[in-house]
Amino acid sequence: MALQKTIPKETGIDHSLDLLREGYMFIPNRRHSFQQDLFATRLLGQRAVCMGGKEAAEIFYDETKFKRSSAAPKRVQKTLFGEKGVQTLDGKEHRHRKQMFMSLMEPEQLELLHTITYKHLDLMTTDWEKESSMVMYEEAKKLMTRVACEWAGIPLWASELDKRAKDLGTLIESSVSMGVQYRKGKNARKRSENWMKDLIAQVRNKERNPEEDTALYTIAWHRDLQGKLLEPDVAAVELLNIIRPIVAIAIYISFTTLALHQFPEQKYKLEESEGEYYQLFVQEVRRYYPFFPFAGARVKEDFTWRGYHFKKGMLTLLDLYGTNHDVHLWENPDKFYPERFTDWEGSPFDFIPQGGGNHYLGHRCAGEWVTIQVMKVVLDYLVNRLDYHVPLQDLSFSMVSMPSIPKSGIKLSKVEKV
Ligand code: HEM
Repeated sequence: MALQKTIPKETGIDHSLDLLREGYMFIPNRRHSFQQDLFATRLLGQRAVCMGGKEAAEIFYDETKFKRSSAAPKRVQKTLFGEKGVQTLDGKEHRHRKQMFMSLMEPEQLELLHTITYKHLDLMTTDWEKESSMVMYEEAKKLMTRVACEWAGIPLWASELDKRAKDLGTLIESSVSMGVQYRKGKNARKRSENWMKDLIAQVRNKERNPEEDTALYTIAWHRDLQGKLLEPDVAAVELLNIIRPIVAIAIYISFTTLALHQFPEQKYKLEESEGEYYQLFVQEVRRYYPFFPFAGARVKEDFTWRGYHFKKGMLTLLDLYGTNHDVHLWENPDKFYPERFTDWEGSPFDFIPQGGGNHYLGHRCAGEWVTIQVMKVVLDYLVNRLDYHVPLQDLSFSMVSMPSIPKSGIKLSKVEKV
């Protein structure tokens, strides 16, 4: 019989404060000091196992071993995710709901997204040209609110743009917050869900007729495994599960702008490229900069992995940031080097900024292709169609606040189309 090993464990009553203090580096720091891919700790008053690396990701995305129901803290559900959404489902019910999301990610819809993103970017640039300066993160949130709404079939009046973009931004920014910021996040979710609920009701009452391939239509008329339409509040959460993360791409747009500035030699390579380098650059932005620190699940049934016992119900966190920076998987992981993706084999478990595994069968991000598409359009625009200056500012970003956003928001001046 194989020898049962004890998962290395950090001492202490609870390490939630350390998690807040160390942010993205909480799991990588301990993986490093234990010299192991996994360790046990206590978070939010309960025992938790943290793990990282390719093999850990492979086991974490094995549906027979982990489940998602009751894994996400209520706090995160009340701001970022919403309640009873696809993130909290398991098994057949999850797969059926996930198919609804993935049906929106066909090549034609991604092509349409390209066109819409380019159109709004070009329109907004005309405004930026008139200003002495602009802050990329703030503008990108508005850009992505316009893009998300048009792509999803949601009407958006010019007069409501600022209000909606602000609420959607608050949902993203307050995902790991406390006190006033947490309350702001909860209120922004309430307003945003009510907005979505009204739209769903209008479609079901036939007062509004969005195109059939839009998210608004698809989610309003989606039927569950029992053949029933989704409850209005659940449909609202799922529609927001499309809109909110599209607006969150504003963070990657800001990091893309930062990377072009921090690594000026890259701009030359992009200008010279026929297009392939854009894909490599975007992948490297998603690998290099911090976004989601980890994903959480609970052990479905007792099992043993590498001689370690995983007990039913135990909270388990997979180190997304640390896996993307794992020295065993990436050479010089702290170097910004897009060429590394030329020879990357495309494993679904070593490069996991938006989760790992299979998009259709597991919990991997439904919007990964949307994210890449939008980032490529914006990158191409920044490199080939825009002249701008990056004035002196604090270009740092935190490795503690989650999600991390460049501190200055990336201020640009003298913006001009070329
Ligand atoms: C802005 C960049 C984005 C990042 C960093 C990101 C990251 C993630 C991560 C880490 C997960 C969880 C994976 C897991 O639980 O194992 C996830 C799930 C999800 N994402 Fe994204 N995402 C992004 C953009 C998007 C976009 C644009 C959409 C929609 C158009 C989207 C829709 C979803 C949905 C629906 C899920 C839940 C999937 C499921 O539980 O099956 N995300 N995302």
